[in-house]
Amino acid sequence: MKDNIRIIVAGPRGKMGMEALKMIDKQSKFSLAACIDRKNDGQKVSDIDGLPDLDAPIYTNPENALMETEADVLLDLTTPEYGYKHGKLALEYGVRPVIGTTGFSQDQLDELTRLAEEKGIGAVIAPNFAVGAVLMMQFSKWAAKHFPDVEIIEKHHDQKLDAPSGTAVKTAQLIQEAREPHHQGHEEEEETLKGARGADIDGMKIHSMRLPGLIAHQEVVFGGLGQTLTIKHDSHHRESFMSGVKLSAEKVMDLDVLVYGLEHLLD
Ligand SMILES: NC(=O)C1=CN([C@@H]2O[C@H](COP(=O)(O)OP(=O)(O)OC[C@H]3O[C@@H](n4cnc5c(N)ncnc54)[C@H](OP(=O)(O)O)[C@@H]3O)[C@@H](O)[C@H]2O)C=CC1
Ligand SMILES: O=C(O)C1=N[C@H](C(=O)O)C[C@H](O)C1
Repeated sequence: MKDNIRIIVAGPRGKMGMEALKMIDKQSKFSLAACIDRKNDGQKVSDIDGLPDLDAPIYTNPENALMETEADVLLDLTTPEYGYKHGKLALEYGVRPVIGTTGFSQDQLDELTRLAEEKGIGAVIAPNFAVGAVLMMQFSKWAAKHFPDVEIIEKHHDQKLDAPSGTAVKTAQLIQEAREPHHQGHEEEEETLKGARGADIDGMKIHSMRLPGLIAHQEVVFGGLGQTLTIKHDSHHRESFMSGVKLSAEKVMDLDVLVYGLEHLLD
């Protein structure tokens, strides 16, 4: 493995971006090549209040960051619109994207997957970097073989842009892979207040809660005859995501395709 992986962070002033900068600062095998920020062009990271004392340049133009800094990895923690743009640009410039940003459409995921394959460049898109959340999703996939009736309740802080969460969508997709085709509930059900039953993926309902005081939480509730099974994960601090970010930035160096989900990188 390369002993110095040079990382560009897009979204350094965000909640996840700041946590990622602290993690990069602590890892001897990583160095911060640059940041992509929509403010502070030409400044250093160390010039910005609240950011670690790192001597890396800030660019508002992502192409300049990709051209001028000899980076290996672009870590994107921004918004769906910019995460997609940054992912595409990184692949075009031969820099491996590691994307934690959520809220992409299936078409956007397909396009990034296609581009990575065409260029033969590794990429990771992980809707959740917390190992506990990945296990929660895998346990849910397993449970769905035995309990095909399931609803997902995801709870996040009230500044989150996208709903449902990327984790909830990925959980529903994994359950879809595992359970037999199945109709939940009954035909006569009627919503007397629109939205009361939540969003729907393949008959699975997803309920999204947004409140101050929350970080990132999910319960997957299975129902069977005379019993329920609840699989639950809580991120109490954004540190919970950093071991997954670190693993992704290391493993992406050995990939030549895009992988969607941290489960593909864990032993
Ligand atoms: N995969 C995972 O494990 C996790 C994923 N996430 C996802 O990561 C993303 C970021 O989350 P979070 O940190 O909480 O969000 P924040 O809103 O705290 O941070 C997003 C940052 O992106 C910046 N930004 C927006 N547009 C651009 C742009 N064009 N160029 C550079 N920076 C830009 C914003 O800048 P400004 O301040 O100027 O608006 C902001 O600082 C979300 O999609 C979230 O769902 C979050 C947690 C875990
Ligand atoms: O926005 C967040 O905070 C989170 N977003 C990701 C998601 O949409 O699943 C991961 C985690 O839940 C935190």
